[in-house]
Amino acid sequence: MAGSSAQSSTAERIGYISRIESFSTCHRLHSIHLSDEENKEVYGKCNNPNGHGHNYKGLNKCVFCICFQIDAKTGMVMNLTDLKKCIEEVIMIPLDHKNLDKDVPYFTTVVSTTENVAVYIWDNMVKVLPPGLLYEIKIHETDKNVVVYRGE
Ligand SMILES: Nc1nc2c(c(=O)[nH]1)N=C([C@H](O)[C@H](O)COP(=O)(O)OP(=O)(O)OP(=O)(O)O)CN2
Ligand SMILES: [Zn+2]
Repeated sequence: MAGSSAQSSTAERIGYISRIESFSTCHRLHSIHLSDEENKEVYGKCNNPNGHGHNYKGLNKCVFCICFQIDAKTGMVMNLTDLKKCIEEVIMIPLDHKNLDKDVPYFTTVVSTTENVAVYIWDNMVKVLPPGLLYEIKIHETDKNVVVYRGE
């Protein structure tokens, strides 16, 4: 019967929890590995020398998804309040209301596509979370453009 015997325990169950944060950034898509002409060709309007912004309508949403065993005593995969603190320190302070290319040293040599922002967020979040907990970083750069990175 569902919910009986070993199935009723949370001890061996894996849960997925997520927290969504929004951050505002501006950037310019421009690769140091391409010529100016090639950059214009590849990135079009997003190569505008003075950059462009994201998130002025609540976009640039980032979903932080954590996956782990549900603790039998606390009933939690991880305390979302602790996750909130990690996100604030590691992601919001360095990125929110920043020019990615000028304010974040990582993007001096790495083009600030959403794929690379997802990698940056992943690499910094894994440093502060217990090993194996981070499952997925999903960024909604605009209403229509969504990037997922799972550390592969
Ligand atoms: N693979 C990627 N392609 C593009 C990225 C990216 O990060 N990875 N980024 C951009 C631009 O920075 C920007 O996100 C594009 O904005 P925009 O064209 O305004 O976005 P939409 O397609 O959602 O807007 P429309 O309303 O459809 O015009 C480009 N490519
Ligand atoms: Zn952009």
